[in-house]
Amino acid sequence: MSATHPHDLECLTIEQLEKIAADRMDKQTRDYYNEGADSGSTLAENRSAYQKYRIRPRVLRDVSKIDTSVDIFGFKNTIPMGVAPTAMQKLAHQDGELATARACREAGIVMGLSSFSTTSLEDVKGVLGAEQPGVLQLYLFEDREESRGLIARAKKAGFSAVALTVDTPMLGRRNLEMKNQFRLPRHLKSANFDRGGKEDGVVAEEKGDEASKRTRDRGDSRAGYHDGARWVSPTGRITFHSHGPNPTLNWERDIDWLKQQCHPEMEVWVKGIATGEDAILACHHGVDGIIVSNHGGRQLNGALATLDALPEVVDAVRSMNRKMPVHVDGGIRHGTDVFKALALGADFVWIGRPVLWGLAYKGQEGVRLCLKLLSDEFRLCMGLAGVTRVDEIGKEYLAKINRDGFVSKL
Ligand SMILES: Cc1cc2nc3c(=O)[nH]c(=O)nc-3n(C[C@H](O)[C@H](O)[C@H](O)COP(=O)(O)O)c2cc1C
Ligand SMILES: CCCCCCC(=O)C(=O)O
Repeated sequence: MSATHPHDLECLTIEQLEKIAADRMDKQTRDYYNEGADSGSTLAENRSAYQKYRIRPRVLRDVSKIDTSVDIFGFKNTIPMGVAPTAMQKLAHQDGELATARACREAGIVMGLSSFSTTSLEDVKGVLGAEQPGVLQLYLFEDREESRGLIARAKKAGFSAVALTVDTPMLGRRNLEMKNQFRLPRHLKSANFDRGGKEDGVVAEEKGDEASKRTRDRGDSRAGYHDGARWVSPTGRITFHSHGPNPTLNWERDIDWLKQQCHPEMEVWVKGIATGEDAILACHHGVDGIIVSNHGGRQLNGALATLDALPEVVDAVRSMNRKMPVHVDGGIRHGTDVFKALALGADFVWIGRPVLWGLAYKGQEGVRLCLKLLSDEFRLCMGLAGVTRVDEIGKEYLAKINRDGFVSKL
């Protein structure tokens, strides 16, 4: 990941990438990708939380050989960082998820794929190949058959895990998404659910089942956009607006069901844990891993920044004496952020928007650049902090800046 490249001089930080990408996206896409829910305070705090910590570097420790790699799903990932699942990547670039998969493969980095990708899970896994792990992000639909089919396909394609998103019982209030009446353009499709022709998107509503009745009662439709009060334009297609949110999800029924569908071939992770209490429940219900996430600030505005939620989740999992991995996402824009998250107890981090900005910038090449910037920065941070292996990173490397400006060791 350290070879220099001509494009590197054009864009040397993720902040620069964000700015360049903003100019390359149409307004609908830029707003959809970049906004958070409501006032966007959680979106902003996901980033600013990292400023509350400073690194305590150690010196005179031979750092001539640094190993940034970690093991994940039996794969030697080049850095403790993966690409978070984000929907509809062809909005950013015509090659969409395939470009991301190619860049992940090139960089030796695990890829998360959204259920609502614009490329099918089979095609993405085809690019990743047998070695490179893929994680399918799952929205568990009220129509179980649809989800059962998707899980079976992921298993067959060789995904290592599913990550059930649990912070979307309802869709967060995204003002620009509403204002723009955001929807997938006609030339793109939710590729995992598109069957083509007449059968395309035939869903339970047309079969008149109970789940659909509940969906109608909630005021949702089966496709389209939100007009501020309800979902509009019932076409019968499966869209993220119509099928993503599922208010019926619960620990008892759904996690056990999911484990039955996935194990032993695929692990079951939950994405969207933000409290110690839920981390303990995740342990009790035998999930294989947790991702501390607030959906990039797109769901519950006013929720804790993920870095602030991380310590209580880590403590809770440790209190259970279970070796369950704890990952975190949200607001990670620097290699030093990766280091800080690990020092606070995360085993691994995931990045969302920066990858989309890379895609918008230059497709595969832009994602490659994004991953390289963060990887190079992380390696440098390790060296300058006096660490040569990822498992050496602990809270002794951090100090916290309190509100009053005082610095305290952790
Ligand atoms: C445009 C966009 C689409 C997303 N789509 C999904 C999705 O389909 N499923 C999901 O679980 N999370 C989704 N996320 C959330 C990401 O997986 C991740 O939690 C978040 O982006 C991390 O924060 P960051 O963007 O600050 O890195 C999406 C995020 C964005 C910005
Ligand atoms: C919460 C319903 C599904 C949304 C799918 C895309 C997504 O996660 C996003 O944040 O946007």
